[in-house]
Amino acid sequence: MNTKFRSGFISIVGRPNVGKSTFLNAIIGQKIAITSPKPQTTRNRILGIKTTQDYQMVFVDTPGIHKPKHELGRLLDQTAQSAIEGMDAVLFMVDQEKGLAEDHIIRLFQGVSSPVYLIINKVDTLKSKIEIDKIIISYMNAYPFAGFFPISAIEGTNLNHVMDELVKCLPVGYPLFGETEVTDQSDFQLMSEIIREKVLYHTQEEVPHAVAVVIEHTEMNAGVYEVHATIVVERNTQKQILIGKGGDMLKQIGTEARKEINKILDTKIHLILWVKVKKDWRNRPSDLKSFGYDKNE
Ligand SMILES: Nc1nc2c(ncn2[C@@H]2O[C@H](COP(=O)(O)OP(=O)(O)OP(=O)(O)O)[C@@H](O)[C@H]2O)c(=O)[nH]1
Repeated sequence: MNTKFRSGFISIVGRPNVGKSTFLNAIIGQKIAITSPKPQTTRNRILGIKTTQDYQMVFVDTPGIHKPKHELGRLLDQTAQSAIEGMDAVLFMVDQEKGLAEDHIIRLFQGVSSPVYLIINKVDTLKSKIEIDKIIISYMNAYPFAGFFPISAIEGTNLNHVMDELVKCLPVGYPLFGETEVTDQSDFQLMSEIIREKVLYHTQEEVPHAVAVVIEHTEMNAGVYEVHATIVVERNTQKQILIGKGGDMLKQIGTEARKEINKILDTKIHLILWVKVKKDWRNRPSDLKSFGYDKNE
């Protein structure tokens, strides 16, 4: 082994919708975390693993930090907070559209011994350099960040500079994952997340947040991978919206999810989707557990 090989953990934290998952996918070079224009897309802690000849960087993508209204929301905040401790570096991502430093988030970093970097994302939508300078100054006054990087996760701007800096934070050490591994998610998790992403893109208001996706079972049938999945919602009205007129909406979600799963898993799949109502599941610990949201600690 390269005696100077470095390995370690970097977490990505920030408010919902600032682009954490988009950044992770861009760094890893393939989609491992779903993204959407809706806040609170990410619900589980997801590892993204980047391995080169010289280093292995394990990124921890976290749910956005917000003010929780549900038991699920509380669990998501806890996940983000626990991802700040014990890292080799922390990336605190802000969205240049959202503006200036927020005390309740900055407070999370008090007492954190690892370097925390300020990442200002979405600079592609920026109108003037003065605006970005204003954001940088506001955050740098609020916390002694180890450095700052204006980036565009979508266009790939400045990502190389972030990586160059992060490598310096990693200790010398052995790789922790196989060199071809890019995530710790199982195929079942990936499939359910992709279905949930399509639901997020096609629904509005309360529906996206009320949805969980469960892969019930899979089987090989005449060379085709048959995947049976249930989309769980909280109310009958949400079920009707998801099914759509004459089943149109569910069909659309199913087609888009199938195409993407085919591509990612490189297997021909047949996706069978059901919609089920489970009242108030976001407040029930037993439901959160059975839908896979108990693995965040
Ligand atoms: N213009 C622009 N949009 C971006 C950029 N990065 C992300 N977005 C968009 O911002 C939205 C949110 O991106 P996500 O990656 O899902 O954000 P997130 O921070 O992971 O969100 P949560 O899961 O809610 O915490 C999506 O619509 C992305 O396409 C960027 O660099 N430029």
